Amino acid sequence: MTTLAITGGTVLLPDATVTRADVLVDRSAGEILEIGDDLGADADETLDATESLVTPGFVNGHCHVAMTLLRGYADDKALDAWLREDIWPVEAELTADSVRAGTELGVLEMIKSGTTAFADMYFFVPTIADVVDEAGLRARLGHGVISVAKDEDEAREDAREGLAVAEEIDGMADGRISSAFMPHSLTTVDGQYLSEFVSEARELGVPLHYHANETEDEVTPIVEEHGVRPLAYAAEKGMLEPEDFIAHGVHVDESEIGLLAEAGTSVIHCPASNMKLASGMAPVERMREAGVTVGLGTDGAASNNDLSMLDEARDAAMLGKLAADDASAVPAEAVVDMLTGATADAIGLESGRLEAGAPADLAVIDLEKPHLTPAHDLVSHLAYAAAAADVRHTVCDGRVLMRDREVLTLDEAAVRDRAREEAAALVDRAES
Ligand SMILES: N[C@@H](CCSC[C@H]1O[C@@H](n2cnc3c(=O)[nH]cnc32)[C@H](O)[C@@H]1O)C(=O)O
Ligand SMILES: [Zn+2]
Repeated sequence: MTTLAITGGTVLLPDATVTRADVLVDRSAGEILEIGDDLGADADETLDATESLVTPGFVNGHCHVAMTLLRGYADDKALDAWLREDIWPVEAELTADSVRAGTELGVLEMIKSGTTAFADMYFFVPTIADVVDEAGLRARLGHGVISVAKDEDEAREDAREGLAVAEEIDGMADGRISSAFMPHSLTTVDGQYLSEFVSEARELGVPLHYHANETEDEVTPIVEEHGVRPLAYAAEKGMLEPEDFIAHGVHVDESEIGLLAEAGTSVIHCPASNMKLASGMAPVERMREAGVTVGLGTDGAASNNDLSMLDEARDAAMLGKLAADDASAVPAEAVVDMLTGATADAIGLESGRLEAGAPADLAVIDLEKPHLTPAHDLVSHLAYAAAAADVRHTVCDGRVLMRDREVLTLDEAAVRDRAREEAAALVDRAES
């Protein structure tokens, strides 16, 4: 066994209290061995955490990571027009190389902002898995299945690819990679394919992840066609199980919140994307009160426009209060849970908590900053004041991915160069 010690810091514990302690990690098992005093002396590797907060690595519950290539390409539009007029035409020109470049850029940004695990729906998933493996992160990945604008053969082929990918990548990278079956949404995948393929996903034993109730425009056609609310329709299709997690859940009514609570299906709240596309305000406080596990995600960088979970946490708190018309709604402690353990639970990972036996996924935040002074309450600082650039070190599965802001698993300058080149070539292809 070789060990890593994170020494001299203040550690955020699962009960949302903080304590002065060292963290000792078994690097080979990728697990936390102990949290306590003076654990650094015999460690094989040490990370300095003085004047710093050691937190669980942040968990991004919903992303399209390679969309970093489209950051700033099309802004200031509502979801449906944005997807159909701007995003989908460019995505039609994606290649494995462009997805590799966009994913490298995205995971670089994640590591630099303290994220150690994420869930992702996109194209060329084996390529994404490859990058995640090399970069050292943890992820639950899936191929986004769409049937609109496809004939029956193409739609079936897309769904089959979704299943095949889920089977192929599950357990890769020493188990750091897991998978899910990911129909894009309840309106972009026709009901006949949901009926056909959801049961096959169950046989594979993988969870489902899909966009649901993101905009009013997604609710109305389902109510008109099927006579029930979208999540009642999802339940009829067998798509609300405890391991499943939906993205957004903005326009959910009380009956749907009840369905989620009863089924144990989680919701990934994406406040920045919801605000930017003017999709609406998710009833986060009401869902939490009903016992729904609410996690947090950035969505793709083209609708955010960054992948920082600390930004997302602050947005979740702010928007949650506004939505509830109550300043005590979505308090700091809830937001910090959404940043870490709640999202890990939602997407079915063991990380998100610093305790003996847990995965050694953590971030170290530099507190020697004007905007983090004084430190009355570190949970408050994490929810409201800390920013991506305050992250000093990032560790996933016991491996140091970033030390003193230097990313060790990716060549940052080369990743930026490749992303610039691939983004330019992609847009050229789409616009020529
Ligand atoms: N195989 C599918 C790919 C779907 S990947 C997932 C898709 O979700 C899109 N996307 C990104 N953000 C959002 C959002 O907020 N709501 C719905 N879709 C989104 C993204 O651009 C991508 O096209 C196909 O043939 O088109
Ligand atoms: Zn999305």
